[in-house]
Amino acid sequence: MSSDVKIHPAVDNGIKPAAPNFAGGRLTCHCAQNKVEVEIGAQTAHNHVCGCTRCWKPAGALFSQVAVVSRDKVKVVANEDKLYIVDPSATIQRHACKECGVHMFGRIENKQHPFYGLDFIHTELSSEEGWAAPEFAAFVSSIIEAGANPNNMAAVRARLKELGLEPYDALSPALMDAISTHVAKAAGKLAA
Ligand SMILES: N[C@@H](CCC(=O)N[C@@H](CS)C(=O)NCC(=O)O)C(=O)O
Ligand SMILES: [Zn+2]
Ligand SMILES: [Zn+2]
Repeated sequence: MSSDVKIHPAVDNGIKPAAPNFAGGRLTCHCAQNKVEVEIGAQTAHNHVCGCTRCWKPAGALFSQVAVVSRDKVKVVANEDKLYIVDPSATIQRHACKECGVHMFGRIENKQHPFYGLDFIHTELSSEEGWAAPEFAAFVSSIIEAGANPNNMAAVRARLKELGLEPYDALSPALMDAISTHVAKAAGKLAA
């Protein structure tokens, strides 16, 4: 099951299943001391691997692993003063540790955005097991923008499929449809 193509440590040796009734856990940054800690009070949804250049990736990984959870279930419980917003002009404001660089959560402040109310988190920052498993691969072509070899893309997509992570170059069709439905309703093209 292992392969030369390293996608992300959470999937490279087989994907762990979610635990029934799993209700969250604590994310910690990579600092040796004074770690930023974020308490997540629910299971996540839409977990996936993302190849874009903006999502935080562990060292050596081609992809990030990222899931969403309601923003009211995300609470910084230690060393909040070490957090800064990586790019305040981005749709997703990624709150990262100034010292180790790990992104602790991403938040959308635009209330009109289809995903407003959901925060983006990397559940491998938690030692608990039972988080929702990744379901698909998003922004696959974008790994080239971070320096991946364009000639290796067939092998990367084959490995993703072998892991059961269908590769897409944007989000999954279900999420792309949800975004367009939201936009169509806002524009009056569909009944709200
Ligand atoms: N090709 C671009 C894609 C960036 C992108 O659109 N990322 C998606 C998936 S995370 C997104 O929704 N970004 C919004 C944001 O970063 O604020 C890159 O790799 O930088
Ligand atoms: Zn840190
Ligand atoms: Zn991304």
